[in-house]
Amino acid sequence: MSSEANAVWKECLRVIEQHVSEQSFSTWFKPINPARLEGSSLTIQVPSQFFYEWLEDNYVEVLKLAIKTTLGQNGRLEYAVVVDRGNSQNQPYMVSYPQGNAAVNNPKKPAPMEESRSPFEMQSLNSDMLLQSNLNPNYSFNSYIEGDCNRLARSAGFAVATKPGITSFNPLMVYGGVGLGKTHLVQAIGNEIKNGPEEKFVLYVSSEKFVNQFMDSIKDGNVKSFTNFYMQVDVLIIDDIQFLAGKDRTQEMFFHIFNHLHQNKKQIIMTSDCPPRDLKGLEERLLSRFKWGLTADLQMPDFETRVAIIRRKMQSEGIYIPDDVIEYLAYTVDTNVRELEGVMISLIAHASLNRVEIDLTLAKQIMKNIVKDIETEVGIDFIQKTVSDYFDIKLDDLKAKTRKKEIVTARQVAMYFSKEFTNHSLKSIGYHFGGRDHSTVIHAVQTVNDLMETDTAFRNSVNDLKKKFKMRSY
Ligand SMILES: Nc1ncnc2c1ncn2[C@@H]1O[C@H](COP(=O)(O)OP(=O)(O)OP(=O)(O)O)[C@@H](O)[C@H]1O
Repeated sequence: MSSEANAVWKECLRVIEQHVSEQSFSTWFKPINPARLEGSSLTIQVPSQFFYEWLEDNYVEVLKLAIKTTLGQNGRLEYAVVVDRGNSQNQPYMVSYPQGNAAVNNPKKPAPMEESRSPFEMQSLNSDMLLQSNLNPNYSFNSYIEGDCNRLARSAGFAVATKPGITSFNPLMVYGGVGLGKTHLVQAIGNEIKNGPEEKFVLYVSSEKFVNQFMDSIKDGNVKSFTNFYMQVDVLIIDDIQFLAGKDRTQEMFFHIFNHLHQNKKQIIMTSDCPPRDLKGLEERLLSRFKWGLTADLQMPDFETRVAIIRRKMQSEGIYIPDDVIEYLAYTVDTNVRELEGVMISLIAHASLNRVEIDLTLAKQIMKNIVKDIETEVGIDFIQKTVSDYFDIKLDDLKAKTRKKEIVTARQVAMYFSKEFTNHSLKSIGYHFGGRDHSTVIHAVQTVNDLMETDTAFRNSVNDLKKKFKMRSY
């Protein structure tokens, strides 16, 4: 190792140290040896292909910064990878950056190195490395709002976090639609364990990354390292498992890793966009294992939970927004939490760029830009659709002559709101409900008012609906 290379790498380490945690620093940077310096190109020697990829995936920006700070704009970094025993070429080889867009190319042609270290084996992972986990610290239980939509999954997750591998929730499978908080919840479990009293190797990985790592390990002849690495994990969190569909070799590998971890009482946590029974393209033996533990779903949060999510988010950003705006957003965005957050971010950005207060007018303007066909007027059509959805009856029945009790009630409610929220005359309202006359509408309004006084459940339903219409008619 040249003393020049040594000095440059020392400088780099000084920069890196300021940008990564102490743990990451000792795990991922201390094991690196500077190999040589040629002009403004520094070659560093890393213990394995896997190690190199990890650096690339997680620390490329900080490495670039360190090299540029130390060697100037033309600074280059080259890697020398010490070959695993499994690699038939049995020689170190080199990859370098910057190439093209300063990204590191995948090593294709091994080039000999003068120096080589003893082959790195995954079994020799040190305890620092065991703490590396890919977890986002912002995803905690504290920031994960509880509601009916996620109660089971959240409490099972908490039980797992308290006793990983020991409860009967192994594996824990969390499923739900896009943007409903699967990743947040499983990472919260991971963070809780990581911050707990016992030192555990918690690893979060997306299924896509898992597949890619596996493919690369086949290509590079280090499948053994890959497997060993995953078999050492105490808590494996694997996101979007549906991505393994149709990838038979990866499924087989995952099957072995799963069995090994499960037998050794290690915790496995998975997410999926659908329940195990609907996962197509996954081997039966895997699916049956997924059902060993607990499967819990996430639903779209209800209105109150959405309000709480917005409040928490705004609080964490240190931003105040009035209650009517919060309610408006919670009512209007009922698709998923990610979209809700998107709207909040747009609102904050808009207000701060234009130096205006966040109020209902701004919120409505933003919503119009985001959801192009948003209708802000409350019309009879909208009322009819909303009421029939709410009472789970057919829209056509609402407008027809049917005399079934639940349909009559829903129809009267829709008439009542048409009178309250639109400018239509009684005659016109009657016309929209299958050509009834104005006295029928008057009777409907009277009946709804009476029922609201005597029937609590009915009153709650009407108030629920009223909120929806009020939001639109602001
Ligand atoms: N109950 C909740 N409390 C607070 N924030 C939440 C909640 N549910 C979801 N979120 C937030 O919504 C956003 C989307 O959640 P997340 O990425 O976890 O969804 P996902 O289900 O994994 O999505 P995908 O299907 O795209 O993988 C995140 O910013 C997350 O913090």
